[in-house]
Parts: sequence; structure tokens; C-alpha cells
Amino acid sequence: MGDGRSSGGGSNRPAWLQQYDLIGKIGEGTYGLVFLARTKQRKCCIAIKKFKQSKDGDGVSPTAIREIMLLREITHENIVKLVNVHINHTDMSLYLAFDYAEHDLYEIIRHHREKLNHPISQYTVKSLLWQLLNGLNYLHSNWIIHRDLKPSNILVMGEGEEQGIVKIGDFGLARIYQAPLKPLCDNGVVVTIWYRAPELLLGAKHYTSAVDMWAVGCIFAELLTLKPLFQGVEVKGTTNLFQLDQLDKIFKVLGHPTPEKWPTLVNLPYWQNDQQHIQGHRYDNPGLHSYVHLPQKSPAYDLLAKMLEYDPRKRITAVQALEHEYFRIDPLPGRNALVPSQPGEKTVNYPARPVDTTTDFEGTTSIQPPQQMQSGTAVGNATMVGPRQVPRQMQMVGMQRMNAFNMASQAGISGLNPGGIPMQRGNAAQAQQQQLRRKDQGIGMQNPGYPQQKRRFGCNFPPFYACQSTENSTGAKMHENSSSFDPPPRLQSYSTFIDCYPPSRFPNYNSITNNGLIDNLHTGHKNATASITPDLMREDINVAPHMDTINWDSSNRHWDQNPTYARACIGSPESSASSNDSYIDNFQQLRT
Ligand SMILES: Nc1ncnc2c1ncn2[C@@H]1O[C@H](COP(=O)(O)OP(=O)(O)OP(=O)(O)O)[C@@H](O)[C@H]1O
Repeated sequence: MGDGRSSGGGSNRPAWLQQYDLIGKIGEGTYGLVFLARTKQRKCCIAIKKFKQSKDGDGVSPTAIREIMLLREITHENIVKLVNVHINHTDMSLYLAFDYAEHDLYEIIRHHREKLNHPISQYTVKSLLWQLLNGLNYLHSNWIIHRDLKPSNILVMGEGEEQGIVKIGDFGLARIYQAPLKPLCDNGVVVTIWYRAPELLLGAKHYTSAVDMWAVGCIFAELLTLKPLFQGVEVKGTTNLFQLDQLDKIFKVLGHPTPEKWPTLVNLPYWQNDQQHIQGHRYDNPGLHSYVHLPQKSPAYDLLAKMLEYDPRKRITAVQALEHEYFRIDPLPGRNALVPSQPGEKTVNYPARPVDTTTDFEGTTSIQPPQQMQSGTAVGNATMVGPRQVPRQMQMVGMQRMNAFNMASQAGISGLNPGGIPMQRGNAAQAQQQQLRRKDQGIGMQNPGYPQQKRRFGCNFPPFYACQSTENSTGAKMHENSSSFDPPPRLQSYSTFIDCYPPSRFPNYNSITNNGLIDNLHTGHKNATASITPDLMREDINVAPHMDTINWDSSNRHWDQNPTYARACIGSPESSASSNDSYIDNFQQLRT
């Protein structure tokens, strides 16, 4: 690969593809193929994920593009960086370019199980877990539920300045292919079945961040034992099928779930409907500790048990887990998870990813209009990615283990901007600054979890309007909030994207309808929101209710209805980034 043909179409190669030398295919997942490429200018490695066309053959929707644009703002050392987005307009197939990671937990675990035949060191397990939780805490703080955590999605950086750093991959992608108004539970298989939380297996309608914590618990156990904890056989299908075998595997380890332990269990559809297999069966409780070979009184066991708590409301959160005793006792977690835990201990030489150099992808064009590419404001410029080299075997000598996490890196300060990417405006940037401040205040590993950020990206212009809710209300109240957005836990658990709206920015924006069109779009407003730019994608997030129409009462400065959560974005028209028309689309009911 690497010649004109194999790089994607010879002389017809689209401009964006010319930035890369394609090296070959490195993987294939549910959504499509993953390629390894190298940027021509900086010789950095990039993983390009090519998404298949949707089943309907309609390619990637404008909604999906907007979702992805928002994902570009996710910036944290423990989250893989989405550096570029490209779209092939002929078939609307989508290419996402991520920072390349040489390893993932699937391969690391497999290497220990099949090649080394010995467990992963305590230090490595703890460091991997801590960083996974650190990244997850950032996602959850930003209301992103991953929903597909599994070992192959937990990437680990190879040789270079970020060696041994965990990067959560595929964040937010589970949502991309679903229609805007589809309930969250209706998009088929989401969490790989072995890591799927019991509430989802029992038919829960909503995802909460607790589903990710369950998956982390499963991954933690797998890091300890080198085999999946709950290896159920999946019933295949596109709808949310009853996965009896997976539940059976869980109950055999954790014992019979009871309404006493888990009060909302009785409301879950499959618990109600399947008297015979689940309710009727009495599972013993042999004890999780015997499966994971941990003393029941050990901090590791305590943390694991809290992650595998049946009741999602009682399950430990990422921020709580980061503060768990397990991370305060020796060996302390470190930034480079792959270095030896003790002097004299051998370094494990994990193999580099195999690359299939015979597979190619065809030419595409960038969704970025050329003038935006030149402006230098978009992250979407692959020349800006970090200075990693071509994949090769890791060099393992002479590396010092860091006893305590480097807070600058932990806070996403050094790692988030490896190639001098201009700092984003908005809340991601604010979060980084907050974290830097914390570093300056000397908060270190004694308090490894940094406080949750209150605001999300997209809400960087107070005063703004925000949805809030209480436990006992069915709908959300929208109300003015002059400085911060502090949603209650129930709301946090539902939503990926923020529901907020700066009224001053859109004075003529009087009405939103749920068919994705704005009613009273004034010319001035049109001009103000001409096309997709990263800035617009960040800022033009609005609140809308799930009713057909609500109106902005400009004299009293509030909406005339009391909506449940929903979202609309202002962006460019359908599938065309170059038109100057503005409109509202991406109206999305997030929950009922
Ligand atoms: N940024 C990246 N750098 C290096 N390898 C990556 C990167 N992202 C994904 N991969 C690897 O590519 C392979 C395919 O990934 P992909 O996410 O498409 O599928 P998957 O996670 O295996 O399955 P699924 O599609 O069900 O999530 C995996 O081995 C994954 O570790």
C-alpha cells in the first residue's frame, strides 16, 4: 500500500485522503473497517474508521454528522482523540480519523492468557483501570454514556510520549446511527452482550451511566482472571431480545437478584414476563470472590463488587470509584500502565497490531468546506495530530515508572494537545483550564478523581437556559440559570447531549417544531448561522420540548410549555456543508 492506487484512487484521490499514506486494515467491527494511515506531513499514525452504509442504504445522516462534530470536542487524555471527519458524498459513507493506539485490552489480555500464561501485574491492572475510570468520569461528566465498553474498545498507547496511556475508543458512536426520534433502547445491540448490564438485559428502557460501570466491572474482572466473567451465548436479532443465557451466567456468579436488593427490578419487562426462567429459578450465591480469586476483604474485591451491584442506582459511579481505597494502596496507579511494577521485573513486550496491507478504501471527499480547512480553526486537520511514529515493536528498556499520576497529563493537559491543536473554545476548554488549576492547587493521587464538571460543552455563554428535572416530575422544567448548569443525577443519566439554549443569541427564534424545521426563522438569524463550523456546532445547541411546537415568550423570556427534554441544533442544510442556508434540524427527543 501507499502508492497512488492503494492510497485511495490514484489521480482521483480526494483532497482529504491526500493527507495520508494508507498503510492497511487493522480491524473490522460492527460498523465497518478500521485502517491504519500515516499523515504525510508529520508522519503520525492515524486510525481511520470507515463506517458502512446504513441498512437502508441512505448513508450517514446530517444528524449523525452533527453528533460526530460534537464528539470532536471531547478532549481528555484518556479518551481517544477524534482528529478528523470525512464524508464520501457519493454514498454518504463516513470516515473518522482517530489517534492511533498500538494496543487494546483485548490483545493485552489475550497475550497474557495465550502467550505468557501469567496474570497481568497488579500495577498494570490498577493503572489501566484507573485511567479507564478517569476517561469514563470525563465522558459521564459530559453526559456521554459510552454504552459499548469492552476490552477491544479500551485502547492503550504504544511507544512514544504517551506510552502505556489508556484511551477509551468508540465513545458516543453507539448513538450515531440511530434515528433522532428513536428511543434509546431501540437501536438493536448496543453493549456487547458479555459486558451488558443486567437492567438492559431485563429490558430497561433507558441507558444510564451505570451501564458503563457494569461493563468496567466486567473488564476489571477480566483483567484479573484473563477470561470474560459472564460469557453468555447471545440470542441474535435486531431488537432488544431476551438474553436468558447471559442473565443466567450473571445470576450464577452473583446470586439471585431480589426486589429487596434491587427494588425497581419488579418493573423491568423481562423480570415481569419471564416467571419461569428467572423469577422461578433460585440461584445460589457462590460468591464473586471465588471467581476472581480475590480475598473478600480486599479493596480490589470491594471495588469490583460495587461495580457489579445489581441495582444501577446503587452501583458505584466513576468518580466514586476513582476515590476508592483500592487506588490509594500500593501499588499506586501510574501514567504508563505498561512499565514494570517493580525493579527487576521484566517488561512485557506486547505485540504490535497486525496490519493487512492488501485492503484499501475508495476515494472520498471531506465534509469540511475548503475555506474552513484553510482557516485552521477546525480540529479536522490531520496535520495537527500528535507526533507519533509508524507502528513498530515497543521499545521497553529504560522506562521509569511514575509512582503518581502526572496531573497535567491526568487532567488531559499534555495529552489532549499533542500536536499543538488550537484549544477549543467552550466547555471542553473550560474543563481543561479547571483541571490545570487543580493541578496548580497540588491535588495529586491522594485524590485521584477530579470533581465532576458542572457544565457541558456547548454552554459557554451564560446566561443560558437549561432543562432541569426533579425525581418526582415527569417532565423537565426549563428555567433560567445564570451561571451554571447543574442537572440532577436522574437527568445526567439519560442524556448524551446538553439541553441548553442561550436566548440572547437567537432573539428571532420563536418556535421549534418537532419535524425538524423551524417555523419563524428570520433572515438575520439565517445569516448568522450560515454553515457548519466547529464554532456553530458547539454553540448552536438549543432546547426544545417533545411537544409538537413550543413558542418562545419573548416578553416573559420563557418557553410557553413545560417541556420534557429534547434537543435541536442549528446547522447547515441536509448533507451539504457548502450551502449558506440555515435551518434547524437534529431535533431529538432524548427521553420521555
Ligand atoms: N484509534 C484506534 N487505534 C488503533 N486501533 C483501533 C483504534 N480504534 C479501533 N481500533 C481497533 O480496530 C479494531 C476494530 O475496531 P472497531 O471499534 O471497529 O470494532 P470492535 O470494537 O472490535 O467491535 P464493534 O464494532 O462491535 O465495536 C479493534 O481491534 C480496535 O481495537
